[in-house]
Amino acid sequence: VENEVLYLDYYKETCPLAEEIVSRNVEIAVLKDPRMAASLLRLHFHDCFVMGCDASILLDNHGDIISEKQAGPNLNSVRGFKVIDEIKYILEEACPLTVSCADILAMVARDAVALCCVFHQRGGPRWKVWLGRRDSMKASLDGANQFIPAPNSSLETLISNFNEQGLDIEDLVALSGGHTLGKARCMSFRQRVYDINMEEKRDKYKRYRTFRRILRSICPDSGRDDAIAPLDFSTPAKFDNHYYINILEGNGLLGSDNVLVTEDHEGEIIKLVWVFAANEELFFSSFAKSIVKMGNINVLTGLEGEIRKNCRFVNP
Ligand code: HEM
Ligand SMILES: [Ca+2]
Repeated sequence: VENEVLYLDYYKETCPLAEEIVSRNVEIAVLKDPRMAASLLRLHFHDCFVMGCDASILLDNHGDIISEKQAGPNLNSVRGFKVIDEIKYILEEACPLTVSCADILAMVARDAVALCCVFHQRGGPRWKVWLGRRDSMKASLDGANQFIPAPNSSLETLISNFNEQGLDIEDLVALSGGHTLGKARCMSFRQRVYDINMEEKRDKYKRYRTFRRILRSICPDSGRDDAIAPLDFSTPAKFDNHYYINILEGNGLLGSDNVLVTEDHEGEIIKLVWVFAANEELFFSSFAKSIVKMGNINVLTGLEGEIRKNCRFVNP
């Protein structure tokens, strides 16, 4: 395997304990709060889709920096910043100004998926993390609002969101499987649960009726915006391919999950959904391949950017 700009074992000489420190701390965080596995995976995604995988999402408001944390898709939604702070703190003690925050996000996402559910069953897919990213010295609030896909997007919009990042249809379908873990707020899935188009399709999706009744009880047509429901209703705590089985049955939580089966793109999307629903190993290997590709988006290397001392602030 080759990578044009990043390396395996990048910290072998400069910070030999880096990988160990990260995985131990992810393990502890996930033991304390199982949902944290989902949240940490999502952080890497929300970082990479805005100016690339450069830890821009971790910056707080300060000086000229307007934090991406305030953007629509992130506000009151992204979690896990304290876990990243703790890991960074230990890494700074072990090897000052060496391990970038952007690399921490990439390692943490890998460990979160690998360790998410090993205590119950087996973990999720595993992949080798390429390293050597540097941290941005700016954030992009506008970018976060513009480039992170919305749950009410059409299939064509999702495809073009991913294309803008150099990701293709297979990446879109495989990475959407990240919704096998974690939760969404009522305000993210209300529109889909009260969508009349879905009613028309209810004959096609008989099992959707019960599902919809449950979701409506969690999420009334107004209020309770922050009530939460699992993205994968059938196996919420397990990284598996049930996400695809759910959407084939009309039981995806978000509009953006359901469009993978209700809208079509020359038959390609639905074909992939069926493949991943039928073959978990193939889903795992595609997920791994696509997340490595995602981790390469617009990375800063060489003399670009910096290695932040504190992931929340650019160095003084
Ligand atoms: C395809 C476009 C995508 C859309 C429209 C989308 C949208 C969303 C939304 C709306 C939520 C719930 C947020 C909330 O209500 O607080 C969510 C949660 C989540 N997303 Fe996505 N997402 C997409 C792709 C991805 C990808 C590529 C990944 C990772 C590989 C991912 C991983 C997650 C995870 C793990 C959660 C749960 C987080 C938690 O429980 O803290 N999503 N997503
Ligand atoms: Ca970024």
